[in-house]
Amino acid sequence: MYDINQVRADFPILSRKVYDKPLVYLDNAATTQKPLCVLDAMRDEYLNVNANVHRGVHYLSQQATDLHEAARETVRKFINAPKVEEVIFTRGTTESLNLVVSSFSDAFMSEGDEVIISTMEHHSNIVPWQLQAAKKGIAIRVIPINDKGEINLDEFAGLFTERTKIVSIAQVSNVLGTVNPVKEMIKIAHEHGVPVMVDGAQSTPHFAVDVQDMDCDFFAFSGHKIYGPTGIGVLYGKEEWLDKLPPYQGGGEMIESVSFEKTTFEKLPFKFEAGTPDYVATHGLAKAIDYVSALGMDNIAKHEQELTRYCMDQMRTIDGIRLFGEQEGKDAVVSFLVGDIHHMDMGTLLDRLGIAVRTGHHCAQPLMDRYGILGTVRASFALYNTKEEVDALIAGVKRVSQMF
Ligand SMILES: Cc1ncc(COP(=O)(O)O)c(CN[C@@H]2CONC2=O)c1O
Repeated sequence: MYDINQVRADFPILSRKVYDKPLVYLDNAATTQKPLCVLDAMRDEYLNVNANVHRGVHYLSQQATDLHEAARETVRKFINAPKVEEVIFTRGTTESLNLVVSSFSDAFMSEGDEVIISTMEHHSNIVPWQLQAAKKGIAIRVIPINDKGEINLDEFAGLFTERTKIVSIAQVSNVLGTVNPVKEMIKIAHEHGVPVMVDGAQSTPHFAVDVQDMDCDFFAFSGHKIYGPTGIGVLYGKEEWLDKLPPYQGGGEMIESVSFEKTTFEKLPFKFEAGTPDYVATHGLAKAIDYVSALGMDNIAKHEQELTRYCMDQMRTIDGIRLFGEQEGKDAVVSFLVGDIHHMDMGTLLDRLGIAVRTGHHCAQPLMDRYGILGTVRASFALYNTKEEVDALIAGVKRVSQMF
């Protein structure tokens, strides 16, 4: 286990006050805070190495390119991808998902073809499919979930038809904390000859991800959710699939040669990386990955699981509590309501106590519909949160509840 006090010292923002009260930051599913090593590395690159990457012949460009491509290798190793060419930098999970939805449906889907997603998906894994449905007439089939927020594998298997072309599924729900059995789901899909895209936005920060063990065909995550900078994300794709997909965006970097008669495209990963990449953010992401890897993903997972379990147990002592997502062993997210207190009221009053949570539909409105609610209050944990912060949350919720 790691020294929580030493870890918290790596994140100066955690010692600031809000409304003259100690900040209790529990909105990590939205974005995590950044350790000094990430911020220092990015500042140092702008100060001492800054140059555009890949085609410069001068020293700085080569140095910046070396950092950028070293970051790609760091990501490859972190998710255990077979080849560095299968690691594509994007702006985040949303762009990664949109890239596959757009290019895959262009190449392999026509009217009446089907995609399977789940009720618990984030809008970034719903709306892109709806845009394709409107454009190409594809059909979206939805895996139901039970009251505890879990997928039934038999119900999932029953959704496949001869028109099913792809499955796209969150590994972890950003509202429920449910950890989906993606490895088993992928096995079922592959028995139908159907590829699977996994939305790893809420799994990558919390436990070790192995894309080869999972055998997913595509995997997406965001840098800002794993203690890295905003504006950078990753799409992993099996080379066999990425080679078959048309480019997502056109421009510089992604071409081999351009003429008005004919244009040819770069090899992987550059075919999918149009324009100047955020080469400083990729460096920052690599430093964030180095940071969590040094702490140990298993240690982080154990710490967050203990916090989540403790929080759920304490929440159950609150009169009128309604918890959303009660899977045994769920991950790092606690969504709740208390009686008929509006989620915005609860969140606003907790904020005045220094406690930062998120309220609303969390970009998962179909999931809210499934539970017959408009929104929840969501606390989400990270490697630097403490049991004392959970106690502050529980005391805050009880104090606010007594105001109504
Ligand atoms: C499961 C899941 N998928 C995709 C995304 C999109 O990620 P980017 O915004 O980085 O592209 C999010 C963001 N999570 C939202 C963001 O704020 N609060 C949340 O729960 C998410 O939780």
